[in-house]
Amino acid sequence: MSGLEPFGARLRRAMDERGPLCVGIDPHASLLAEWGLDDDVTGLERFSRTVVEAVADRVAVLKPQSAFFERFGSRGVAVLETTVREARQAGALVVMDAKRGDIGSTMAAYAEAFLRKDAPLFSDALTVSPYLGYGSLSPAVALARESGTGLFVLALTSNPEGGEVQHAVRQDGRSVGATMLGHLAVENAGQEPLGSFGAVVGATLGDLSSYDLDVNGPILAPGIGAQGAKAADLPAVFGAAVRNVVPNVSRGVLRHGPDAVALRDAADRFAEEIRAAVGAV
Ligand SMILES: O=C(O)c1cc(=O)[nH]c(=O)n1[C@@H]1O[C@H](COP(=O)(O)O)[C@@H](O)[C@H]1O
Repeated sequence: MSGLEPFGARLRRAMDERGPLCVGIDPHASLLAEWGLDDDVTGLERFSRTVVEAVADRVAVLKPQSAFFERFGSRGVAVLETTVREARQAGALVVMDAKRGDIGSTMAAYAEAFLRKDAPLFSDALTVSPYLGYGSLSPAVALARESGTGLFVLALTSNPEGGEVQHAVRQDGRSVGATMLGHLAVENAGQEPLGSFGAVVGATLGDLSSYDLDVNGPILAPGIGAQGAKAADLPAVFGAAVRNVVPNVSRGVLRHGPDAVALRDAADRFAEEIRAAVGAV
């Protein structure tokens, strides 16, 4: 299988051209209601298409959250397929937020569902959970290398409950979260201009200077907007790694719908705040 150019290189270029903002497509039932849509497949389709049409031509990354589509069964998944295809056609990279993680042989099937070139849900990258052991992800790492796609590995998540696992300290004195970052640094070693194996690190976590965030890969940073973090926090949280940060905003943008211009303006405002905080792109 001949793959695409590596995800890390494609992402770096998109971030340089468009700025690093990732807009999440999270069709919460409450947002469907706010937009005057029914909580059904028609509402889901309308919501997702509106977001894609409003912002896919201007942001580097769109991140559909699979759960909100799976909620509607196979017809919801069909909408997800269309959403991914149309977002990619409009020039955005798509990170599928499905947070998959399983024993290695099953992980291979999850990877095929999202990262194999001819899969109906083929995406540029996939969020994955390493908490069955980082090594369990190796089939996904292998397929991502082959197909020019990427992974975002949950390292230090934005939710307060994550600490009981991720801050736990191992026998070697390193925390579990730091260990995941270490694995990613090895995965991305020597990759130019940026590796394809990213970390998920919440923008909500405050000072992370005790962690080595220099993984030579992208850092997906959710938490801006609805979870309370601000674009202006990014340099203090991420330090020198901030230039590889892909900040995600979902509800903070989506609550401005259903008007496409208002959605676009909201995305532009976050993009501008990020640019001001992080420096020129
Ligand atoms: O992997 C993620 O995207 C993710 C990781 C994490 O640590 N925290 C987190 O909020 N997310 C996702 O990022 C999005 C955040 O949405 P908002 O809080 O509405 O901006 C949701 O889709 C979450 O599932």
